[in-house]
Amino acid sequence: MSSYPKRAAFLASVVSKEEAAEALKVQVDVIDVKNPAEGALGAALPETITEIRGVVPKAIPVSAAIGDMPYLSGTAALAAVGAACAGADMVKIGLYGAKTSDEALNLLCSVANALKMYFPTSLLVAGAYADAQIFGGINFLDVPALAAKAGAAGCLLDTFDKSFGHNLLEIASMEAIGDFVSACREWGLFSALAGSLKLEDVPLLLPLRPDYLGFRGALCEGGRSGKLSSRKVLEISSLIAGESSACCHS
Ligand SMILES: O=C[C@H](O)COP(=O)(O)O
Repeated sequence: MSSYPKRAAFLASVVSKEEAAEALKVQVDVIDVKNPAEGALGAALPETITEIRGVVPKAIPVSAAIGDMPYLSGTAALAAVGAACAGADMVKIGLYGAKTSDEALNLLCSVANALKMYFPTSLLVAGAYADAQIFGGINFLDVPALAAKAGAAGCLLDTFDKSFGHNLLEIASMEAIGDFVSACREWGLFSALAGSLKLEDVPLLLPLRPDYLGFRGALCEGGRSGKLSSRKVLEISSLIAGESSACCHS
């Protein structure tokens, strides 16, 4: 897959093969496997990743979160290898436990090296949190440089707190989100934006030219722990496709 989609790509987070099939009724660019019960970047069981990979056409990448990761490099590296072995083309790690840039770099290098050794075609995505200050994590604007140094392919900006009123645009300024996207581009990484994004956020974020926009809560009936609805997937998909062509061909 190309690291740089021509338009913003649509990433839909699912919890099961049934939800993946529901999402695939609509145009989706990446199927993301996540377990919301285990956190913002909660990891699914390996068999869930394999089942989902089994129903997703080969042309569509599958990404998998491996957790809001403590600062445990061995645990992180092994989880990443497990996710790739289970079928993930992209492995997303949440930089939760790393409290300094050195710790984040160590964590990312351990994971990147393990993937390179066992699954060299799998892409590493460093997950930064816009609200990292609530748990003493590192500033999200520091993550692109660290991710690039470690050999990651991309960087995700997400939110840790998924409660009401904590979506990405309520936590970070448009300027800071734009700086994150630009930093990713400058470091040769793809950028992904997420964080309880809503339909109305799409036209605000697309002009920043992120490579991916990721959604879970907005695709579900009853929030991110609810059930994915193809009707909601279609709403977001159409909006991304329409707005992308409007903002990219002007
Ligand atoms: O990677 C994207 C996330 O799954 C976004 O989840 P959320 O929209 O519930 O914050």
